[in-house]
Amino acid sequence: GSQHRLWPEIEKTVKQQVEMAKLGVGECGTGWQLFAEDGEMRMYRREEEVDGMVVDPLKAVHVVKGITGHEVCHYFFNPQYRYDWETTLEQMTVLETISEDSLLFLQTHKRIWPASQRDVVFWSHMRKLPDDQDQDGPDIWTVVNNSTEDSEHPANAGKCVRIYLTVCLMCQTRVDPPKDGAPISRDNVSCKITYCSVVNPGGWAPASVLRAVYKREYPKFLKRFTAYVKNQTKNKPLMF
Ligand SMILES: CCCc1ccc(-c2ccc(S(=O)(=O)CCO)cc2)cc1[C@H]1C[C@H]1c1ccccn1
Repeated sequence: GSQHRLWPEIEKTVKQQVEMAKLGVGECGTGWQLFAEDGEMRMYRREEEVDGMVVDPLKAVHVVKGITGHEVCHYFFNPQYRYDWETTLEQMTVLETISEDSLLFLQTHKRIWPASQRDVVFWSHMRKLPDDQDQDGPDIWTVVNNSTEDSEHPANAGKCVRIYLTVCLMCQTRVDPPKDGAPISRDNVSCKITYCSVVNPGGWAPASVLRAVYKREYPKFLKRFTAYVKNQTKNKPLMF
């Protein structure tokens, strides 16, 4: 709830991340380079290093027919589905239920040779927001994941190198109602997904290895995740 110690940080970070997700990549000179394309999916990155470590910000935009923003966020946020779509996940633990729309996670990811194995502690918050660019359109749904400390799980205490990340999944639903006034079906909806992530690998890992991993894993992740949502929702009523 709003009294939780993390609540102020959650509020601030969600607003900040949604505003950044809304910024296009089109503005020339913003340094975004297109590195992967697949149908409607476009993936961009900026090459950035912090203390000699690759932290390349990533921004992906994808348009998927037949699903809504609420559904995309529902399957991204809820832990019970994560092992179905997150292929690099080795272990996931919910450390704390902050509120019904905010969870604290510990995750260990599969080791990427030759780098050491990584783990991450992050809060995850799901929220519906009015779409200020389309007042009478459907709301925006978002999930923001942001690294945080947890006294029970100090960084680098075990075999894993602790990574730090900020992730924003922002979803804008589009409804094209049928001409004949029939009820809205999945054929009349689509979702514009903006996925932004910055991952600090926490400890040294070869830049070439990390960039190759991101180039391979991010397109695979977004394609697999959105296909998963389509498959999970195809015979279910629409969730707006
Ligand atoms: C050295 C860094 C290793 C590494 C640590 C962490 C992550 C990672 C963690 C969380 C999230 S998420 O979007 O919050 C979904 C919840 O799991 C995405 C990515 C990715 C990689 C690397 C393994 C690569 C990768 C990249 C993209 C997607 C999946 N995996």
